[in-house]
Amino acid sequence: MKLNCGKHTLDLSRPVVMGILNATPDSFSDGGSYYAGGALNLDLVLRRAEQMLREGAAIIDVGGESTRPGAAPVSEQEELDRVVPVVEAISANLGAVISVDTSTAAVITASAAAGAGLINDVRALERPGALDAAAGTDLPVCLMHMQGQPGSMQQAPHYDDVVAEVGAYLRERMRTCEEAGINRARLIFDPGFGFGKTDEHNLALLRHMAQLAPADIPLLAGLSRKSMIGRLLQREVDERLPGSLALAMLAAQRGARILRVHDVAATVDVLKMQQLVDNPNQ
Ligand SMILES: Cn1c(SCC(=O)Nc2ccccc2)nc2c(=O)[nH]c(N)nc21
Repeated sequence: MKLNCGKHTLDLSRPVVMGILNATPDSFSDGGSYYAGGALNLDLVLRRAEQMLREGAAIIDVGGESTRPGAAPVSEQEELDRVVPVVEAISANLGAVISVDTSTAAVITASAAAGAGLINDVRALERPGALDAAAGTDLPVCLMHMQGQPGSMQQAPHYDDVVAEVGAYLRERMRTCEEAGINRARLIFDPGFGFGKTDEHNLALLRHMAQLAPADIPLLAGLSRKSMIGRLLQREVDERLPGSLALAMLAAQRGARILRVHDVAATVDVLKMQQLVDNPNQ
């Protein structure tokens, strides 16, 4: 299973790690803020990206719009100003697959031109123009399921059958992508843990994740440090490493090929052990 990510090829025959680089001023989740003094500090960004690559990340995920419940909406220009310089700097200085976490058509187009190798859209290309913008880039696209909108999605999530409904949504988005000229070989499916789901929904999706995607479509799982770990283990965001590592391994055992995480080195070690035990001959 290989993905053509611009000038890089991503080999997904084994699970890989996507390191999170938060280019938003409120990077509460990964601690590192790159906005010392109000302006984006590209030197800090590059150092963090370099560290994650050294630790074994195969992909660096760059996002400029926080999806935290209650986060202020970001203008298109603001998102461009946050994301494009970071993509350019990493692309020019470090050889890595850069995924751009955006739902905005202009950011998709500009990021691809700046060297991004993967489009990571938590809204599965539903925003106006996003589908055509993605089609025009030739890049792989991660389609993630979200029920509702970030501001209200966690108020009362409800499904009759969460696994069936999430799977059906992703397959419907795949059909739409194919009709827009995005070949299914460019697609990644993602259940969207924590995006309009209760803990029971999240656990059911993890248990049955393999059912969500056809065999030829890789799965991405984003579980790292998320609130479900906080609630289930009663842990603050900076005490969620054990829970995050456990879920990363469980997700890899259930078919996830890309793990989106804050703690790259630890997750790389966990996945190496999982591969040695579960796939001895590879
Ligand atoms: C951009 N993005 C996000 S941001 C949410 C987050 O990390 N929250 C969070 C992080 C740390 C603590 C609490 C919450 N989650 C996903 C995901 O699950 N899949 C894909 N594809 N992209 C994603």
